[in-house]
Amino acid sequence: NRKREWSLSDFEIGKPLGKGKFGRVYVAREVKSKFVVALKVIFKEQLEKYRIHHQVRREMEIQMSLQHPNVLRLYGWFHDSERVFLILEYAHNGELYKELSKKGHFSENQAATYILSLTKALAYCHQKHVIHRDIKPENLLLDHQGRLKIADFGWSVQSRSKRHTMCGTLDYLAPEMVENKAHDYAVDNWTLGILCYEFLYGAPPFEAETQSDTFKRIMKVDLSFPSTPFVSSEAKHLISRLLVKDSSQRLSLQRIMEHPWIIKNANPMGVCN
Ligand SMILES: Cc1cc(Nc2nc(/C=C/c3ccccc3)nc3cc(N4CCN(C)CC4)ccc23)n[nH]1
Repeated sequence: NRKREWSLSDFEIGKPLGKGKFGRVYVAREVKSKFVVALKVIFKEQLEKYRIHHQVRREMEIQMSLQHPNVLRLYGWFHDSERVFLILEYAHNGELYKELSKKGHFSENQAATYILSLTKALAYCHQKHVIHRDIKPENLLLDHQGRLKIADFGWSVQSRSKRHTMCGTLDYLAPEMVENKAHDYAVDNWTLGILCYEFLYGAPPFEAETQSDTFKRIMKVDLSFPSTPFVSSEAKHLISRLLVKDSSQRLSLQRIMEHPWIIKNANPMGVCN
């Protein structure tokens, strides 16, 4: 049904779910099939004003091409004279960060299950040369089974494989060029370390009063673990192997999936109630 042209009359619009920077998201139902979706509405004048039509187009191309249980689906899109509509998968249990702030912090089982789901989703995205670059609790949703879904690909980029520009050989690429390529991918690994810490302690590791203080703490990797009984040493080990300044030294996605803390605590089906 992706070929067919959608239009607003195909949907009954429900309650607004949230308001993003460039538009609102509503729950909606496709009239014929009664299928429930989320409809993201972006005003064309906003696209012009902020000059983000290429970014929105890229988000759409990327998300249309991704099909993974932990990546929110983009089923299709349409537009009218003044708006663009994205037909998105509906995640019935809402925003993960609201669950985190409600609970204060997650159990090791819940945190490990979410980190495993994120790692699998990122491994899939990286294999498709997609780097999200903006994984944060606000961009994570929960489906009806409590399974994590990465949403909002507004900031992800298709990684430019520089190799093609040098006709296949790496011999001529300066180390920082190659390193830069590796670095791009590993930025998501760093973020997994941040999220793992935040899931277990309820706040990100380098939080500070001001932006510049946070920046200083990140650059110093000023990492400390509050002494609490409910965070195991294996969890701290995993976090310390991800929050590493040298991106080439961060634990790979594959090694995260095999880490003892993940093996011991994560539910492989991604569900944990
Ligand atoms: C794209 C999408 C959203 C979505 N589902 C939901 N999004 C948002 C909040 C969305 C939002 C959007 C833009 C900016 C800020 C928030 N809030 C939701 C809240 C929900 N409920 C029902 C379940 N309750 C536990 C919490 C409130 C359910 C689904 C939600 N599925 N697919």
